[in-house]
Amino acid sequence: MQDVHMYIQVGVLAIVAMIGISFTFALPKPRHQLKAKSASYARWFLVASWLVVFCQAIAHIGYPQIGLPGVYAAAILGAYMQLMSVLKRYGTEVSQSKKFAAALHIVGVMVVTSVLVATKAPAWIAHSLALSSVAFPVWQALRCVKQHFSTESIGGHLLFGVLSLVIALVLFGVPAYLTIAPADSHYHLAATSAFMLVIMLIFMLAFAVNILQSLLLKLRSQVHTDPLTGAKNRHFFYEIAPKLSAHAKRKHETLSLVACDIDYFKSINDEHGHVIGDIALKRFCEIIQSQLRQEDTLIRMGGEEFLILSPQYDGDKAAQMAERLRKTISESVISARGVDISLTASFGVMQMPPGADLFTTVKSADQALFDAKANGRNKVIMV
Ligand SMILES: Nc1nc2c(ncn2[C@@H]2O[C@H](COP(=O)(O)OP(=O)(O)OP(=O)(O)O)[C@@H](O)[C@H]2O)c(=O)[nH]1
Repeated sequence: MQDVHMYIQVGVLAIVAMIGISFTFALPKPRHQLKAKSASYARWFLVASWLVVFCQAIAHIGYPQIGLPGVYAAAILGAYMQLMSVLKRYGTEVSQSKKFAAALHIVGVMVVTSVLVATKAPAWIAHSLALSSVAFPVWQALRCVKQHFSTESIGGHLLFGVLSLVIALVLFGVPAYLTIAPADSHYHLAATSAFMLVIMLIFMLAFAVNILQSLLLKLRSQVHTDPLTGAKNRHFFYEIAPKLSAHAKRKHETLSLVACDIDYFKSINDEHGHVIGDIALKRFCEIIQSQLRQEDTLIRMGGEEFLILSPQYDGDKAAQMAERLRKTISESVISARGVDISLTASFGVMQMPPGADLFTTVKSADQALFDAKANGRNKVIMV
């Protein structure tokens, strides 16, 4: 009967590992070469986790001198695979000497534990050696995740939580179990299976969430960015505007808007063609970006029409900034495929009135821009 339980446990863990491996193939593959390797190490982690249970079963059927060193070696191998998966996830290169040191670590523990089992040394010596050996790579993985925490990375926090849980289980949970559990090896196999099942499931979950979340962040950034100029786009404005209005109202913060439009851009296209027009647009944005503060945001609202969000600037300061931009643009010569182009731009400036929202402020800034155009272009007009 006990053998049936054993086969069921080894079989169930094999199925979970296979499902996990298929799952990693279904996840989107990152384009970054190093990051793409993360999934293969996650697969090896699942295989090593299953090997832990398999070797425990070998010990259980009467071959502890092979089974137990196998359990320890597979557990350390699993921990290193987890570390490699995390390192690759964040695009970290691992040197050959480090890989060699890890292999030496695994083989060393296997040899020492084989001797300890063969000489019938007290079990706690082999356990302590194996558990601290497993904890080391997991702790390294934890440090790597922590280094890459970003404010929006829920996936990173989840991975950090999972690795912390693994360390806690390895350093406290397993020793506590070994202290109180009866020596009967049947319990050890059941406990090992349950432990490895939990670790495999939570690691797979954290791995998937981490990959999907970074993909989502990348997609969001792409949706909000104009591919030609690299400036933010109208989608970004519609998303940020209500938040920014509410924030400015709540905190009574000053915020100014500068609407900007290139003068007679149609004639550039007509004269030199759209490709040169595109290069001119791109270069125009680079010149503007180089003059802005880090807290300012350049948004391409469409065509050759832009908006600059300037937090903490009142109307006067924003108008001074717009004047600097106007001057720099009019003095720059843009070279595109052997053609030298001179541009000018018109600007409308408006400070957001207290309690107002961004959409109405944009309308007023646009009206000021319209006046600048009507008054001869290459001008800054403040409302
Ligand atoms: N090359 C290129 N041209 C664009 C792009 N988006 C809009 N345009 C062109 O920008 C021009 C805008 O023309 P108008 O709206 O008449 O404005 P304008 O010629 O700049 O004149 P004013 O704004 O009145 O000074 C059109 O010819 C559009 O085809 C783009 O992404 N690339």
